[in-house]
Amino acid sequence: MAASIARSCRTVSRVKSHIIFAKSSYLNALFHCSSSTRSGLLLSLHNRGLLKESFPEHASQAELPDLLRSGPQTVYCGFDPTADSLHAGNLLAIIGLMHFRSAGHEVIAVLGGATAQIGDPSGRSNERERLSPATVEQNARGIMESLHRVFTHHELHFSPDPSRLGRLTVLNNRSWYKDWQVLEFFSEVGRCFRMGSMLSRHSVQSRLKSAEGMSFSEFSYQLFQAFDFYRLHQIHGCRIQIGGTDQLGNIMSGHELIHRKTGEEVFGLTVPLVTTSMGDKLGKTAGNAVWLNPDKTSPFEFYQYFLRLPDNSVEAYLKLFTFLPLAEVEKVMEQQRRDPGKRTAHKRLAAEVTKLVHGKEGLESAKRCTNALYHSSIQALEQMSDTELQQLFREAPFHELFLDPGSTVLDACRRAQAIPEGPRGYQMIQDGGVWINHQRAANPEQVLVLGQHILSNGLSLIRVGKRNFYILKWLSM
Ligand SMILES: N[C@@H](Cc1ccc(O)cc1)C(=O)O
Repeated sequence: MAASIARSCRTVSRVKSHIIFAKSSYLNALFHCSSSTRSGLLLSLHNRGLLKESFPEHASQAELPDLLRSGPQTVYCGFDPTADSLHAGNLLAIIGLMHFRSAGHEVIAVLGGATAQIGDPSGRSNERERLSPATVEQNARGIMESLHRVFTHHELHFSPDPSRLGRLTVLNNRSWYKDWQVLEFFSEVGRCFRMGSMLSRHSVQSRLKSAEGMSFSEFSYQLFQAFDFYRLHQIHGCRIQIGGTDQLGNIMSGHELIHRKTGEEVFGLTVPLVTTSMGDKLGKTAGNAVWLNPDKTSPFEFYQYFLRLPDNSVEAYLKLFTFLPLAEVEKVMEQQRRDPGKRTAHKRLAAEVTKLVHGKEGLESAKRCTNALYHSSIQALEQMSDTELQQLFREAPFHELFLDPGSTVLDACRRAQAIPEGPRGYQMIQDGGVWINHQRAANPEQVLVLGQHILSNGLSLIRVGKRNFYILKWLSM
């Protein structure tokens, strides 16, 4: 069976692009040793859409499957702390690492405490602002937290047998650059690089053509990432680096350095840069990033982001961002096609990714907030903890007020600035356009009633029209 699939893929490969060629090789790898999880890994990553390119192209198709079959390998991916949290766009590389870990390979996440100070020009049309060492250090703590949280949730919720997971190590590349003298570095490492190949990198070429050009620091970035790979290769036996597609040039520089210094072959794999069918970069809503740390993007907002993805992105996302077997993805998609209104696939996607990033509690909290705000659940509203309320408050304007005796529905709406001033606002309530705690409040003069307009946790949720929410928290004197 596998042989015939492989044969038919090879036939197609002669006429189509290299990705199909890659497919035939991965299928070959599977065919040679279909019983081992390790060797099936590349095929599985490929089938999920997680592999974009492999480097060096030919060697990675022939030798990499052999290498993976030969025993546990060490794989690394780096993250520069240019912000104080990772974001949804970083998730694919992390998920790539997780797949390797689940197949028993050792995984290293490198925090770029040193490289963040240089600033990677890859995929950027202008130079990053310089970050002070103190900012980078603070950011590194936030990124550490992101990594720690997602890897822990992966272990807890997505690893049937955690004892079989490969080891995870997190390193900061500052630890090996802090002792280098600049002259030593350039005379020892710099001389291993050729200007021709450094200049040929896409990140360099595109910037040289731009009006802004490129600073020497940015140009030198590839030296540092290359040296990281070399060092990890020397000390940890690391032979595979994963990164986004924009990282291919830096990975190639590492390959060149290691090859020149040791004569050994190493490999690079890139994960795709995901955009929604609307063309938005994944993890951006209206230009804002969807962060992995809950103090920046709450579990509720995170869940909502995945819930609202366009319909025609959801199948690809289920394959990329969840660990559901592909047969299960197919089942979910079938349910979705039968009854699109139920949004089964979106709900499953949002639940799986939220559980990975925010754990079971984060997912429950996201669902509670969703029920309270969008599914008219008074019970959910009443059960909300203070932090959950704060999450809701980020979605809706929030006012804390002292309750004057005799306050009316109109007073509450005015103080929440939910209705226009004057008779128009009064009329809006009378016309039935205002709900308090999910019940229509059509009498502006009605005095607020505890247990109805004001919940036991001191909360009033005002809704005007379909989606305009305002939250009042009544303080007792
Ligand atoms: N350059 C990578 C981060 C990185 C840093 C150090 C490395 O060794 C590898 C990767 C990025 O910007 O995404």
